[in-house]
Amino acid sequence: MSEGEMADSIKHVGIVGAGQMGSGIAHVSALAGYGVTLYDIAEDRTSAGRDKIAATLDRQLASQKITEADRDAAMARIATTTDTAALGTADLVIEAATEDETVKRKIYREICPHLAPGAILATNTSSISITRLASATDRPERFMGIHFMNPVPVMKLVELVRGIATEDATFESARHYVTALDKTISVSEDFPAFIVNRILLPMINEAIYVLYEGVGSVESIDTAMKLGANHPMGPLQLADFIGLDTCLSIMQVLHDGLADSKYRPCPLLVKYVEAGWLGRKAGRGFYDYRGETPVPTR
Ligand SMILES: CC(=O)CC(=O)SCCNC(=O)CCNC(=O)[C@H](O)C(C)(C)COP(=O)(O)OP(=O)(O)OC[C@H]1O[C@@H](n2cnc3c(N)ncnc32)[C@H](O)[C@@H]1OP(=O)(O)O
Ligand SMILES: NC(=O)C1=CN([C@@H]2O[C@H](COP(=O)(O)OP(=O)(O)OC[C@H]3O[C@@H](n4cnc5c(N)ncnc54)[C@H](OP(=O)(O)O)[C@@H]3O)[C@@H](O)[C@H]2O)C=CC1
Repeated sequence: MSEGEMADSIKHVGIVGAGQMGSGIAHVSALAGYGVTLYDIAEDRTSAGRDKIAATLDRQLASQKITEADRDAAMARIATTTDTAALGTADLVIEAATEDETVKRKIYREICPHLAPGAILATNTSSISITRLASATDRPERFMGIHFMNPVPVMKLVELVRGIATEDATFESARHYVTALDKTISVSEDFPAFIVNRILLPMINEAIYVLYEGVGSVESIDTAMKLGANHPMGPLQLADFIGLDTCLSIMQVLHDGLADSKYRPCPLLVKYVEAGWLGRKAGRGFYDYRGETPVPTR
């Protein structure tokens, strides 16, 4: 097979984890014409992922970004499963499970025996070393980071990250796939949290310190950054949107990986995660989302 044919050989995408990112990746892949198998451990997760995809496709239809035929064809391309063996038909599998190295390693151990021998395995990790994750698979040369941004259907950027063993053919196949999704690529070296989160998460963590130290309330911090720096969301609103567990994991990876106290996770972030106040997905974080409009929790 030539390099060009190799790059073009992805037809079916398997996705592990049907949370906000996994369902978003399934959404854009199906809209671009790829067959999709969306896997999660429990059926309520896969059906919630499917419902979210349907709702977002409906929004895109209502704003005339897609046609009814696009929506129906995309939904018809998505199969959901709780059986790892179903990932065997995929040419590319993207792991988008919880940001926890132990969880990801366990997933690779479970799924690798079921994957097609030539399949590429990628991770959507926000921060963890691609080289280290690759070493937990049976295919480090066909493993890399394909890091989408949230919300996937809206955000244009995808970071591509090679591990030490990633082959050029793997990288080119990933580049071809991401380009077919009409996304823009930024290539990052394999350092903790790559480019976007190396810059974004310390800003979010600092905003939480500003709250912790009583410099400002949730509302004043978010208003300050929305209107004073023209950010689409305030940093605390964005932290809730990303998920406070994910934010904390990224800060821990930065702190451990770069051994610099400037990355110390704010104790208030730790407290929120310990309380299970994980942000929008849990109904409560720096805002309480259980009523009609979000209400600051401090
Ligand atoms: C942690 C990591 O590893 C990396 C990361 O992803 S970091 C996070 C990166 N993401 C960001 O920084 C997002 C910052 N926020 C924003 O850009 C915007 O607030 C936003 C795009 C999310 C919403 O935009 P908005 O103008 O405030 O809201 P709204 O008018 O409702 O939405 C704009 C469009 O986005 C769509 N949209 C909004 N939220 C969406 C979601 N969760 N899923 C899918 N589509 C969504 C809407 O349907 C709307 O589309 P149309 O134009 O077709 O109507
Ligand atoms: N949130 C964000 O803004 C972004 C996140 N990312 C990265 O994407 C990945 C997913 O994040 P996100 O979608 O936000 O997280 P979510 O918490 O929304 O989703 C994670 C999903 O993975 C599931 N899961 C947990 N363990 C397993 C397993 N063993 N096998 C299969 N599925 C499992 C979870 O199930 P359960 O809930 O039952 O545990 C959940 O459905 C993380 O690596 C994160 O860092 C990347 C870019 C942006």
